[in-house]
Amino acid sequence: MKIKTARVIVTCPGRNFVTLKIETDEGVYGIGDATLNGREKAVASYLEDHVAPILIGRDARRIEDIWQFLYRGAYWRRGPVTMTAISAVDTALWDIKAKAAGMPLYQLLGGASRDRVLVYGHANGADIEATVDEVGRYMSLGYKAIRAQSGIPGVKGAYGVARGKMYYEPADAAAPTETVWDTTAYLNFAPKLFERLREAHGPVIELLHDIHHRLTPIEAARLGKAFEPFRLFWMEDPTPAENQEAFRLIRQHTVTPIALGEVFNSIHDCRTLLEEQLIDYIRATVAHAGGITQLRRIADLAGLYHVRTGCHGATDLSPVTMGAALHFDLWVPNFGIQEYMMHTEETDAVFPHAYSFDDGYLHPGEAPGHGVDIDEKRAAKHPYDPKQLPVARLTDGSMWNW
Ligand SMILES: O=C(O)C(=O)C[C@H](O)[C@H](O)CO
Ligand SMILES: [Mg+2]
Repeated sequence: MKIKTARVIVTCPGRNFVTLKIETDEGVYGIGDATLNGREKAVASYLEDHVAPILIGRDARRIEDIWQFLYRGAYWRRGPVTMTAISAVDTALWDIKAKAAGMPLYQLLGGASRDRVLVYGHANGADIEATVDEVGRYMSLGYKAIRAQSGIPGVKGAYGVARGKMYYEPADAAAPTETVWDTTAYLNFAPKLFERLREAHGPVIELLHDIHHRLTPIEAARLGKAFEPFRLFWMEDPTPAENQEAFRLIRQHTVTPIALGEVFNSIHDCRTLLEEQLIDYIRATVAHAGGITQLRRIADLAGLYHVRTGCHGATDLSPVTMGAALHFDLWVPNFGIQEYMMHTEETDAVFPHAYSFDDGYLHPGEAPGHGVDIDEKRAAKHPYDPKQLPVARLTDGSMWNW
């Protein structure tokens, strides 16, 4: 089975997506998500100019060999652009192999380890009471786990708060929107949000929170301790993770579970974190961490240290990633939870898919492959629209972490 074509499709049904479509000489094709929010064209060019030409004629069945060929052959290993490109190729090849075998991808990986995939939704509001109400609405939709993010008095553009009831879309302008961050205001505010959420919704609902890289390790330790009476399912990205050892400090002070890794693109980004059990959930994804092939390696290493998966699933990861991730989630033995930010109807029309939501869980469906396709005619109607992610500055104007 030879690779005949490898095409990059850029589309913007409300937000930008980059998709790789690999067609074989046996008529079977597969697709992979190559979207890197705010840097989409870099990956599109990496694929079109440097990868697609050297894929043509290769055996589509040799997934591992092609992974190694692209990873080692790049010489300049790792990084979000390289690994998103490799992820897209890998995902497309797994899609092809499962279709050729006439089975859903999860069966090819080893079959189902569970009946359905627990997901968490995103509730947010302009203030505490609006967020409490939104969590209640998500509970009424059947969600068993809900991320809560709120506007913070005195903080312009607090992370995770949608403008109006629209889907939360942070990449909102061609040049980065400047937001302001005030750690003291946040540290005083966040515990009050979860105290109120527990008071309003009780002790059972799983509550998650994304700190989004905003704190120093000792501040994260303080907040983790303050969260303990409210039993969070996890606090996410408490501090930037280039320095994996920094999490030893947080771990010493709090039992609030930690989730990390949506920005990781290699097993080396999380090796110390996993081997020293410095985190509880690894958020690496199919789209950015080397596809199914490397994500399996990361999950297997994590499993040795009681760390569970919690794959990233924001709306800037296309339905292709959601579909492939759900097959992975159904199979992986040390599954934790899957993030699920619903895409818009406009996006779903471009990416018809087999996965479905029911009562707080998703299932990937039984279609051969990962069960997601791209409607090229519809995709062509939505031209690329340059957008960048925001930046954050402290109140004194210093650049900070968005
Ligand atoms: O979904 C999450 O947990 C995020 O942190 C969303 C990110 O801000 C988003 O994917 C960046 O493009
Ligand atoms: Mg996050």
